[in-house]
Amino acid sequence: MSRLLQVEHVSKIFGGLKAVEDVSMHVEEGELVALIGPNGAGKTTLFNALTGVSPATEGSVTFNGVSLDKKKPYQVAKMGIARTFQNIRLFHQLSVRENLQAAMTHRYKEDFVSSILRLPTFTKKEALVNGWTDEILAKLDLSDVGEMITANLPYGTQRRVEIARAVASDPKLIFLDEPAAGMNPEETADLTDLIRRLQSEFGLTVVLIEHDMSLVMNIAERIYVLEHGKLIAEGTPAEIQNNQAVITAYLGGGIHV
Ligand SMILES: Nc1ncnc2c1ncn2[C@@H]1O[C@H](COP(=O)(O)OP(=O)(O)OP(=O)(O)O)[C@@H](O)[C@H]1O
Repeated sequence: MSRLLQVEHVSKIFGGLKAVEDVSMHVEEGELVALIGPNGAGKTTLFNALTGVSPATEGSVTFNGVSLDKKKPYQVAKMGIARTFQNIRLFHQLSVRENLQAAMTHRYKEDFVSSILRLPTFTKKEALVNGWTDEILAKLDLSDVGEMITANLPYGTQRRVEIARAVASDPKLIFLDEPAAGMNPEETADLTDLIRRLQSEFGLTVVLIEHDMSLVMNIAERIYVLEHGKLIAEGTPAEIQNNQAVITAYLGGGIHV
């Protein structure tokens, strides 16, 4: 394994509030890591700092040996990091296929003239992009809904489309922000399987924020725990479930798996 993500002493301050304080963590290539913590602990703020959405106030982040400091979200995406959001952020009036293709634009060079004139270079590119799209739709069990308008799909399917769109950008690392939020047990079971496949079949490194502890304990290889912006624990699921600081943070009886 080689180190894919290195986070060193990252802090994020909003006015007087230290939402994230002196966090250092790392992710190895191919790992499936979870970031957990009570509401307001700073998890999404940390994701935002790592993906250029809202840069860190202090500290440094290195991805694949390259600094992410001052990188904009589109530059971060181009370097091989994709993410999903807590609230679904799809192009709701576009089809699933179009949503996926919107995420692929940095994988090929746009050429305005050849697209207007539909030159052979353009049609070749179009076939390539359609091929990539069909492959992802099939692998994520979305072929049946590829031509449907995203807004008309059930919630659990929209979440799956969001993950498919992240995969479409051809990342090395994927950040999932509460992927199981609002899902019913059946959808959560399907999602659990899908996240495992992102790692095993797609060869992706996965970092997820999740409140569903049975999902986290089921699939994470390593877990980081944030409380009030600070890391209070790191370890395997078994270690985290028995960590006194974590049990106290999840007040009143600890983590329920
Ligand atoms: N843009 C912002 N401006 C000011 N304060 C913010 C901003 N974003 C987040 N915060 C504050 O930072 C803290 C951490 O919020 P954050 O959303 O990162 O927590 P979280 O662990 O992701 O919570 P949850 O599990 O509820 O999603 C909270 O106190 C929140 O109110």
